[in-house]
Amino acid sequence: MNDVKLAVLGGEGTGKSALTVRFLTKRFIGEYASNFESIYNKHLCLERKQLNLEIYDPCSQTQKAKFSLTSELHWADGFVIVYDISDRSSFAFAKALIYRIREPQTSHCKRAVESAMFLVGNKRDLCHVREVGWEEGQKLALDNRCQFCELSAAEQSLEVEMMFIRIIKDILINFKLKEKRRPSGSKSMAKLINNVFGKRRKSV
Ligand SMILES: Nc1nc2c(ncn2[C@@H]2O[C@H](COP(=O)(O)OP(=O)(O)OP(=O)(O)O)[C@@H](O)[C@H]2O)c(=O)[nH]1
Repeated sequence: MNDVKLAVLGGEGTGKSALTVRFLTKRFIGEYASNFESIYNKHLCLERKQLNLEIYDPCSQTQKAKFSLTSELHWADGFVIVYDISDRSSFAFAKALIYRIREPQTSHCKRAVESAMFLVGNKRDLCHVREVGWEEGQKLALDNRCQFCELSAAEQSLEVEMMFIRIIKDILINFKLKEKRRPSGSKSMAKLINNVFGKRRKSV
C-alpha cells in the first residue's frame, strides 16, 4: 500500500478546510473550527493501487507563526496551495508559499524529484467581487511548475474531487520517478567493481 501525504496550505479563510471536507465527504458545511490543525485519513483505490491518503489541514494561526514550513516540507509528498479569488492578499500569500516550496535549498532537501503542487483559486462563486484574474493564477502556476484551477468548494463537488485526484496522480508519478532514479543494490555494486577494476586494467 502506498502512503500519500498531502498538505493543504494557504491564507486564512481561503477555504482549505472547506475543500478538504468537500473532498472527503462531498459536503460543504460552511463553518469549520479553525483553531486547530488536523490530519485526515482516507483509503483510496486509484489506478488499481490501494492508497493510504493523509491530508494535512493546518491552523492558520500556527501557519503564520511558523512560515518556515520546514516540517511540512519534509512531511508532504505534494501541496495544494489555496487562495481566495476575491481576496488579493491571499494571492500574495499563496505566491510566497509557492516560492518557499520551490526555492533551491528547499527543493534539494531530501527530494529526489520536485514536489507535486496544485494552485487553487477558490470561491469562484464570488467572481462578481473577484480581485485576482484567472490569467494571474494561471501565470503563477505555469512559472512555478504547478497545476492550476479555479473552483468553488461551496458549489462544485466534482471539480474539487478531480483536483485532488489529479494531484494524487502527480504524486504517484513522482514515486515512480524516484524509484527509477534509485539504483538497485546489485547494479550499483556492479558499477563500482567495473569502475575500480576496469580502470586498473586500462593502466597495465
Ligand atoms: N462563497 C464561498 N465561501 C467559501 C468557499 N469555501 C469556503 N468558504 C467560506 O470561507 C470561510 C473560510 O472557510 P474555511 O474552509 O474555514 O477556510 P480555511 O482556509 O480552512 O480557514 P482557516 O483555517 O481559518 O484559515 C467559511 O465561512 C466558508 O464557508 C467557497 O467556495 N465559496
